Amino acid sequence: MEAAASSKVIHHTNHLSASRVPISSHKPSLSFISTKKSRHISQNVAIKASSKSDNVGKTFCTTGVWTFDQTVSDTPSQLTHEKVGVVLLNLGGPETLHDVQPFLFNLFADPDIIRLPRLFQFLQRPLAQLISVLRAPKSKEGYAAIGGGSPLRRITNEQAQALKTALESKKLQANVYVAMRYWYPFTEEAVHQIKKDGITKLVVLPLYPQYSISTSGSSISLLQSIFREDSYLSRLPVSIIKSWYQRQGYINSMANLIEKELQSFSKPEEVMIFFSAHGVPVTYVEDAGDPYRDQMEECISLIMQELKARGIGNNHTLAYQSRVGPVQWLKPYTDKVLVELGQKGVKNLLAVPVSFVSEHIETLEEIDMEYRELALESGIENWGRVPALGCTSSFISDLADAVIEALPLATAISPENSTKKSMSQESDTDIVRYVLKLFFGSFVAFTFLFFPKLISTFKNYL
Ligand SMILES: C=CC1=C(C)c2cc3[nH]c(cc4nc(cc5[nH]c(cc1n2)c(C)c5CCC(=O)O)C(CCC(=O)O)=C4C)c(C)c3C=C
Ligand SMILES: [Fe+2]
Repeated sequence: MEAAASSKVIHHTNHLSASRVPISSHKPSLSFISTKKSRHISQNVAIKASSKSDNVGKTFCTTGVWTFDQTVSDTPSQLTHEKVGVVLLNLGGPETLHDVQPFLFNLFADPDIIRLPRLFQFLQRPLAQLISVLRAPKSKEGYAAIGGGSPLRRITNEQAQALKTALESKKLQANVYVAMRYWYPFTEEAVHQIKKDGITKLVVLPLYPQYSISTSGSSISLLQSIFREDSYLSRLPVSIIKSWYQRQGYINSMANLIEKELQSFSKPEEVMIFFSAHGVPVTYVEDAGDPYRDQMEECISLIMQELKARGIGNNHTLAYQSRVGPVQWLKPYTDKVLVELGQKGVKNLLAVPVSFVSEHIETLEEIDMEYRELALESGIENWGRVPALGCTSSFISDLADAVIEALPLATAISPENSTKKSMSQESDTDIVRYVLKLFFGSFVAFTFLFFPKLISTFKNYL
């Protein structure tokens, strides 16, 4: 855990270092599936299998990450002796323009964001430094346009408070923690507080409806590595909600927002509903088995079914935004589709951000400013945008239900297997690293210039 914390750029003074607390009496009761590859593959299999059945209203729990003892069945009233915690996983965002470059460094230093070939992983941090410095001016412009920083910390704190209140109204007392991946409050700080508070059951809830290796996957991996290293945390019963895009409460809440926003057009039935999702590089889906695109398509189809059931039969389309650099990201691209729709004579368009549940730079700057302007220039006359869910009460209430449903499935990580495995992996990695550094260390610049795959990975983030 300390290693994870120290590998980040930390500016503020409010970062807490981890401290050890007494080992709890929980018995380890499950197996832990440790390799990254198997995690991604089994996630994909789980999604594919369940999408055949009626999965509306259910939540995908931790298939392939932590396994559960499915026979346990606590209800809120049986949990009075427990100290329940819920940890909300989110991305984090720079709070001032000064934070932008170190925030970008943390993002690009994440091996789930820049996926270097194994041989080149020792270049992760130098590359992150280089890319973050080069990208910072462009990112700063975006953050300056939305008031000088990201609203993510404030909104996530509000969601945490709203979730706590919703859980209380459903008779579950719980502490709700915010764990950001790339900025304050960092995951390590949340974990420190969870230990300090003596939490005895934990639900992990990523604030991304759909699972991607680059978002929920990355945050969950970090939590796993912290928990594995710690005798208390590795015995703590934990339940992870990996994705929840198919829950009926979420689908209804999205449909409510769309239905309401359609009324602001003079001819609501003529409006094109334009879902705009954050993209990922296409290799994530096609090579690494990221279920993100499948989940996104299923999510859109469920929202449209719900609207249809309400008598709303508008045309709709899905496109992907926010690509970085020239490599292929998921298609079609939002900017291209907007231009095409304008050329085809679409006059009324309602943009629906669908991969994230709070306002952030990509809704406030990219959609509301850049895409709006592009759409109007392309012939679209009436533009609208659905707000992010934020603290919408039906949505928060559904998240509370998801937590309550996940709680009985909580079970501890088995530290033994995973620790042994990671230790032997580590010593292999050390030898490989040593040899690599010895032979290639002084030729980094040469290597960088002459390996095309590395160059394309690098270009991807500028
Ligand atoms: C589902 C949501 C998201 C996915 C998938 C995702 C993948 C992804 N993102 C980058 C690079 C950047 N993302 C940045 C900001 C950012 N990303 C998300 C969400 C997803 N990212 C959010 C909510 C935010 C904004 C946070 C905020 O401050 O409001 C940035 C920084 C901004 C910028 O410079 O554009 C970068 C860079 C990659 C490479 C990636 C998949 C591999
Ligand atoms: Fe992003």
